[in-house]
Amino acid sequence: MSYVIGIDSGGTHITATAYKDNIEIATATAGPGNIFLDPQQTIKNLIKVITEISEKLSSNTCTLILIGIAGLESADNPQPYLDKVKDYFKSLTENIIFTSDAKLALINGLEGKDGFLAIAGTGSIVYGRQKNKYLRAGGWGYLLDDIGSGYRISQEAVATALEKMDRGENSSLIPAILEYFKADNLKNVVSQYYKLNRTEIAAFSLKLAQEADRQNDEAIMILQHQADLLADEIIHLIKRYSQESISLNLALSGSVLVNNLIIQKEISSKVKHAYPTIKIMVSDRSNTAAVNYI
Ligand SMILES: Nc1ncnc2c1ncn2[C@@H]1O[C@H](COP(=O)(O)OP(=O)(O)OP(=O)(O)O)[C@@H](O)[C@H]1O
Repeated sequence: MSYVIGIDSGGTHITATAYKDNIEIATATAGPGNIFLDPQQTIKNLIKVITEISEKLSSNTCTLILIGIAGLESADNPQPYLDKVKDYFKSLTENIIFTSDAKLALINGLEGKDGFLAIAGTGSIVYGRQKNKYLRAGGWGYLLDDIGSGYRISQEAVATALEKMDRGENSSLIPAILEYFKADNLKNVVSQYYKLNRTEIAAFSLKLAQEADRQNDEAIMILQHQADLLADEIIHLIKRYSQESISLNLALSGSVLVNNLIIQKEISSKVKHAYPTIKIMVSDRSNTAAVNYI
């Protein structure tokens, strides 16, 4: 029996899934897999998940490993690291393909068809594919960009509360912020904030979403603002393609876009206003790119 492995190597975790005839037959997970941020750890985690799957399926033949790695396009000379994985598993299969996590998600979300893809998880990026012309927008990391992402939502929430404090105003976000950052006042939140890493800060976006569910208007406004920014990025990416015969499919992927209905609704209404015929779908399918890969 032969199988393929699809691997989504993301900022917070790696998920590997093995398929036989489109049916999932094994999975394995490991810690972070962003090759730009930590190449050594990424390779270690990739080796762990592939080993786990190949051991589970040891009596079968692996014909393809398709790995989508976060940070691949920004990484400085990632090739030696990728070669290490290829070399390590050369007896398992010679067919190991590396691509960016965005391209992998594009194949997943649009099932190999042309269209657009927005991903927002810890970070964010927008991708387009039309007749093999790939364009991207954003994805320049948390210091420069990542609009609509968990990180930017968290950052805007803390910055808004601090700004209000400076103006002598109160913020309804303070209790949630103090609880998450384990501080007794906003000034102490600042020192905590600089001690945490990007993923830890980004995880506060989930708490903010819970505040929004409790009808906290400030939380709702922050989610809508980040959604508006991401919608603009999507609209501008679509505009960069010649408008004749482009496929107006848009897939929304990544935990923020899959789980947050306020953000989904805001992006859908803004993008549909610009492109009324666009078809928007939410894609929580991960790793099936290996099945759709040709
Ligand atoms: N309902 C929600 N509202 C807001 N943020 C959310 C929600 N659900 C999850 N998140 C945020 O999504 C982020 C994790 O997303 P995901 O699991 O897609 O990340 P990742 O694949 O590790 O990151 P990346 O795709 O950027 O490399 C966390 O920051 C979390 O706080």
